[in-house]
Amino acid sequence: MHIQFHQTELRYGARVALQPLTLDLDDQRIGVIGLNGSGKTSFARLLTGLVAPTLGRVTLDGLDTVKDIKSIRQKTGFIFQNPGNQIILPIIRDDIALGVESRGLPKDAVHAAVEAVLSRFAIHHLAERRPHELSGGELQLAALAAVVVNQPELIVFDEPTNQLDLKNRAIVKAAIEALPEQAVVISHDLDLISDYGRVLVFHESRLAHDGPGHEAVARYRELAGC
Ligand SMILES: Nc1ncnc2c1ncn2[C@@H]1O[C@H](COP(=O)(O)OP(=O)(O)OP(=O)(O)O)[C@@H](O)[C@H]1O
Repeated sequence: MHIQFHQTELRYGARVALQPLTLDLDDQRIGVIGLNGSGKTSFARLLTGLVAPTLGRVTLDGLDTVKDIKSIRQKTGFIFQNPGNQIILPIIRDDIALGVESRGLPKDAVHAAVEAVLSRFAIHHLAERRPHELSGGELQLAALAAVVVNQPELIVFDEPTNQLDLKNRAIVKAAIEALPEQAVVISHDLDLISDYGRVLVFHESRLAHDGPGHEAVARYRELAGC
């Protein structure tokens, strides 16, 4: 999707979470890095219409994230920092089916869509399990399946490898790389985004750098002083 920020600002009361930002993005993979509190999550929430800008606007393929929120919700998916919290139903298969069912599809079509997504992420063995029985990496994949089944055009990940061991990081990294969908990935895991062609560096609520991954990581290290 063609993502545009038009002099977009976000404030929480007197606190500025994002200084006015004008930006055009249509890359398939977009990384977002920066220190804690630099504005990354605010950027992602604006992008998907989870919060409304206090000034300016955000558009995705020309759709306004406030005025056209219904279409924006259909076209975007968000994987939150703690994916366990976004799995609502007790059994993984039912949770994945929930989004498709809400589109009013017949039972057979729902079943086929769920099976397809379980195969796509190689998580058939998790289908009958409960979220608390899953590891962090498995939870990420289950949450991703529940988002992808709704056929979003853009998926936003908020720190998808947070608290994962090296093996699970590699699994989640590969799953994101293989997505045909456009993805915006917020991460403190620099290895995850360093190969991306486009990485945004936020610093003190401003966009401090916009460029290829390796260059962005170097700028981030400079800003962090390490
Ligand atoms: N709901 C809120 N109410 C008030 N201030 C907020 C709220 N959410 C974020 N902020 C503030 O906005 C600024 C940017 O926060 P944001 O969550 O976007 O940062 P971040 O880069 O995602 O941080 P982290 O890496 O710690 O997740 C911070 O100063 C933060 O304290």
